[in-house]
Amino acid sequence: MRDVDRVVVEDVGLQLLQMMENAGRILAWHVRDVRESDVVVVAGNGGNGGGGLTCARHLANRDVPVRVVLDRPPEELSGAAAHQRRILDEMNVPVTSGVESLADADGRTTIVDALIGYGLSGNLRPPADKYISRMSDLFGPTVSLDVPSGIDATTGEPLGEVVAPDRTVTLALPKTGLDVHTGKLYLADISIPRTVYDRLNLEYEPPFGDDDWVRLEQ
Ligand SMILES: NC(=O)C1=CN([C@@H]2O[C@H](COP(=O)(O)OP(=O)(O)OC[C@H]3O[C@@H](n4cnc5c(N)ncnc54)[C@H](O)[C@@H]3O)[C@@H](O)[C@H]2O)[C@H](O)CC1
Ligand SMILES: [K+]
Repeated sequence: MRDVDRVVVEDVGLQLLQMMENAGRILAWHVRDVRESDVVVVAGNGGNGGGGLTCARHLANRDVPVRVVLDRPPEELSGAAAHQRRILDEMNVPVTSGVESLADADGRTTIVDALIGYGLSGNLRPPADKYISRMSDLFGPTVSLDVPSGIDATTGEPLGEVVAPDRTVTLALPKTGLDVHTGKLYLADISIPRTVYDRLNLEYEPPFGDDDWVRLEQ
C-alpha cells in the first residue's frame, strides 16, 4: 500500500487530499448507516486522522451531530490533518483534545476510530493507549478507518491496546494484517487508477463494479 501511495502521488500526480476526500466521504456513508445518535470522531495527526476529519465535515454537511476529539492540542496538528481541521473550525464543528473529552460519550454515541492507520510504528505510546481503551469501553457502534487502531496493518499484531470495531472501512487494498477482529469489513474505492498497479507489476482486477465500496468476507 505504501508503494501504491508513493506511485500514485509522485508518478501519477493524484494528491493525498483527493484520496482523503474519497475516504472521508465513503466513511461518512458507513457512519450514517450504523449511527443511532451523535457521532464522535477520534483523530490523530496522520493520514488516518485527516480522513476522520474529512468524514466529520461530510457528516456535519448532512446535519449529523458530530464532534472531533484529537489525541493532541489542535494547534499541534500538521499537514493534511491541520488543513481539514481549519475547515471544521470555519464550520463551527467542535474540535477538542484530551481523553476526558470522551467522558460524556454514552452508550449510543457512534465512535469513528481515526486515530492511527497503517502508520503505526513501534509499540503504542501514550496518550494513544488511553484513547483506545476509552473507545473500547464504550458500547455504541464503532467504525474504524483503514485498520482498527493499535494493530500492525501488515502483521495484524496488537502493539498495545486495540480498538474492536463493529465495522472497518479499509482503503484501496485490504491490508494483510486485517486478519483480526475488524467487525464487518468493507473496501473503499479512493480513486487509485489502474496504471498505478500496472506500474508496480501488481495483478489487479478492480473489485468495485458499479459501487464505491465492497464488503469483504474474511
Ligand atoms: N492512499 C491511501 O491509502 C490513503 C490513506 N490515507 C490514510 O492515511 C493512513 C496512513 O497515514 P500516515 O500519515 O502514514 O499514518 P497514520 O495516520 O496511520 O499514523 C500516524 C499517526 O499515528 C500516530 N502514531 C504512530 N505510531 C504510534 C505509536 N507507536 N504510538 C502512538 N501513536 C502513534 C502518529 O502520532 C500519528 O498521529 C492510512 O492508514 C489511511 O487511513 C489517507 O487518508 C488517504 C489516502
Ligand atoms: K484507525
